[in-house]
Amino acid sequence: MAPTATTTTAAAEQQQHPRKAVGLAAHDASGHLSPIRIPRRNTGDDDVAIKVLYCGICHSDLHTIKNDWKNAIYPVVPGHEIAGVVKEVGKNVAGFAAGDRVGVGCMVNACRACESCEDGAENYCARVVLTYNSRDRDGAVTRGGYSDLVVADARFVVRFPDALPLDAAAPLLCAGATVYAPMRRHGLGAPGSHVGVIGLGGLGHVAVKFARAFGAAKVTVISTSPGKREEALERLGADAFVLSTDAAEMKAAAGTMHGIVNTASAAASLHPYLALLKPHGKMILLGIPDKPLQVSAFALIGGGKTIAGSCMASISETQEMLDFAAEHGVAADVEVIGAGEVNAAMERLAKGYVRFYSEPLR
Ligand SMILES: NC(=O)C1=CN([C@@H]2O[C@H](COP(=O)(O)OP(=O)(O)OC[C@H]3O[C@@H](n4cnc5c(N)ncnc54)[C@H](OP(=O)(O)O)[C@@H]3O)[C@@H](O)[C@H]2O)C=CC1
Ligand SMILES: O=C/C=C/c1ccc(O)c(O)c1
Ligand SMILES: [Zn+2]
Ligand SMILES: [Zn+2]
Repeated sequence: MAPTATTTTAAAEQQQHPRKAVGLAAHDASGHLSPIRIPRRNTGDDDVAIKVLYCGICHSDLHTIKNDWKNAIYPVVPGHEIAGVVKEVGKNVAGFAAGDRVGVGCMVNACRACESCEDGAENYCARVVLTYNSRDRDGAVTRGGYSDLVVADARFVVRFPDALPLDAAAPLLCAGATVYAPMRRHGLGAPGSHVGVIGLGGLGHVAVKFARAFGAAKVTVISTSPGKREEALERLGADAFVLSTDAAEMKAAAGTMHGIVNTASAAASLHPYLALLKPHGKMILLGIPDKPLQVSAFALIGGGKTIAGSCMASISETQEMLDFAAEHGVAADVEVIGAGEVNAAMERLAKGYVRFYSEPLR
């Protein structure tokens, strides 16, 4: 049934969503998160009610609560890397049962009738409903996983293999799926290839892990943070680290990469990075800065290079990614924190600090 993007009053939402949950919400572009009561729907016939145990922090959460993209519907309850256990399922749900280890990623609904939905690519549905900050079929604003309970249609719930620990697997639901799907689709990280990863953050560090698991001949991290060099080479096992602010390092890497995964969360000229590609090389653009990117024709025509955007992943790609990650020992590097530390974590995320450092990296 196609979602209808009608608005709903708070009273109507309370009536439609009588179940009481609690969580964290931002009420304005300061992005400060504070406790909030969240109305959730009762478990419908096709729904799964999930006790949330972990939720990853994605930079999209920060972009949204700070209104970087000018689309925030406050109060915003972020979180679309949701991991937990099933509390109950609706009577039509066959694939899940109470106690199952499950997750919800970036989407909770789609029109289910368009070409994309019929192709199993709900992430490209023009009427996709995002896990938070979106309007669902009942007109209510979706509220994400910085909460103790979520209720989602079973079609948008995935299963964690037993081999994946829920805390380290939660970020895979967005970061992992978002890099895995286009890397597979475009052959980035394939055996014998040299792949570059721009940005050693949530998406970037998982892209390095997947590239190594795919059998890439060489994985190069391209970073603005000199403090991440050791992290990239020693802990993540990248083969090379290029400091993008170092002209000599960038020149030495020019024309050497078959593909680049661009996860930069802030606007940066693409030209120096495109120069790293071999002829016919491909840049997968994932980062969503708040400002448009510019590229000159010569930067692409010279060398027959491609820039391809990619948006989240389909549910089937997400489940495939989780199964692959379990088989190949891929999980996110995480620092588990309590709800009371999330605002501090957001401040560190905004500065590009990764989990292993308390002091500035730059
Ligand atoms: N397309 C999609 O479907 C999705 C998009 N996203 C987007 O991807 C981006 C990354 O998300 P996430 O990994 O969680 O964010 P993180 O903040 O964890 O990582 C982003 C990294 O980008 C690098 N970076 C920041 N500013 C610049 C700059 N000016 N130039 C070059 N590199 C820069 C930094 O790496 P370093 O210090 O190494 O330079 C930083 O660690 C966000 O914009 C997010 O909204 C996320 C999920 C899905
Ligand atoms: O972190 C993932 C977010 C992806 C995203 C995709 C589409 C869209 O409209 C967004 O606001 C975010
Ligand atoms: Zn995300
Ligand atoms: Zn659709």
